[in-house]
Amino acid sequence: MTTVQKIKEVEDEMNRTQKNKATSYHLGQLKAKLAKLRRELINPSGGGGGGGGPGFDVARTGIASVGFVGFPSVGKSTLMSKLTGTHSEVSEIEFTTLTTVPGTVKVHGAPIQILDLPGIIEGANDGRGRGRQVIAVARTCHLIFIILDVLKPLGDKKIIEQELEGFGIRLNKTPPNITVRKKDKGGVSITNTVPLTNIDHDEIKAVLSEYKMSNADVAIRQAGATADDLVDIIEGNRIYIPALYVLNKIDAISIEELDLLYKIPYSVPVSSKDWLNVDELIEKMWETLNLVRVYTKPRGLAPDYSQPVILHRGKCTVEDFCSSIHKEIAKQMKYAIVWGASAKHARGQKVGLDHVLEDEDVVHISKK
Ligand SMILES: Nc1nc2c(ncn2[C@@H]2O[C@H](COP(=O)(O)OP(=O)(O)OP(=O)(O)O)[C@@H](O)[C@H]2O)c(=O)[nH]1
Ligand SMILES: [K+]
Ligand SMILES: [Mg+2]
Repeated sequence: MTTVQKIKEVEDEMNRTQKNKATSYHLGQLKAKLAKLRRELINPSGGGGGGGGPGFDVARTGIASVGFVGFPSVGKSTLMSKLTGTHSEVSEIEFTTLTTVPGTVKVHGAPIQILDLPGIIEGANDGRGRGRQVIAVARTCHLIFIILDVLKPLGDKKIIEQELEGFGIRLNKTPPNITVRKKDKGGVSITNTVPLTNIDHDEIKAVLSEYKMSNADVAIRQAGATADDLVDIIEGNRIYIPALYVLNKIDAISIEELDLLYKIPYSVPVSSKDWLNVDELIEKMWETLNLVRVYTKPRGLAPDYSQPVILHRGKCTVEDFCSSIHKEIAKQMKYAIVWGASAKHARGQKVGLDHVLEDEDVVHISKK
């Protein structure tokens, strides 16, 4: 039996099994089994098939990358071409785009790389079509645009999400607050700082036993944690990426239908063809990328607002700022003066390398 067939078999059994007290051990086992099988698809032992492969993994430029994922002919290339000014073939025929097509769009002074990708179909992460290569590229992006055609069934959204999830991508999620520590003896002990509403001790033990962890301390600090969250922590190779749902072709629907679309979380309705609401999409993209612009102020001169240094939130200390200009600057710095949201006073604050900067701060580096 192939891995794909084995996965199908476990999924069928899960669907047949009702969740209750008597079945939770069994369900826990099945969830762990499924994750282990899926891992074989993400990293095939025979090599090949896992990574982007030739032609798929393009050179990365700019400060962040956005990957376009969706079924064929939803309008990925139309949007990418107009957004970046880079040509990517458009046609009503499915599977027009056959490989990664990169382009760049500048937003608030930051060059953002846009990756137009081939369309994927259901079963993509099991190796159908070029789906695996497409999803492998998506795994490396800072943001995923899931492009949907509003004229197609909304169930398509769920299918695309499942394809990405099956490949270890977690969308608009943070890593579950669960720790699992292996030990030499003493069996399994479970502590929880929140009530266990979606997982019970049997399920936890079943998951651990499936991973041959008979001695371990498990601490659950996440409300609503599930067996899938526990599996994610044990598997460890999950990638947490923000996603926006781009609901394309709104030129072809009524205002009433459009109102309903606005209720979908993380979504932006647009028409790539008629350039409707694309400005809102660009603004949402900017917010979701969570970038920090920092302006440099040389001694005695006004800040240079034309060329911000762009940093990623969570990696935006004065030291990160220095390193992104030149690797020697941090060593030469005596202190920095910061103006803006991260500074305590309007007249500026003297800070060191570990000071965390905010968007649109102005920084002066004073050298030794
Ligand atoms: N009405 C309407 N049609 C659109 C819109 N955007 C794209 N299209 C049409 O949809 C068809 C497919 O567009 P593409 O940009 O090639 O779609 P794609 O997702 O890149 O397709 P593949 O590369 O084959 O996966 C073309 O006929 C486009 O003209 C839109 O906003 N409104
Ligand atoms: K197409
Ligand atoms: Mg295309």
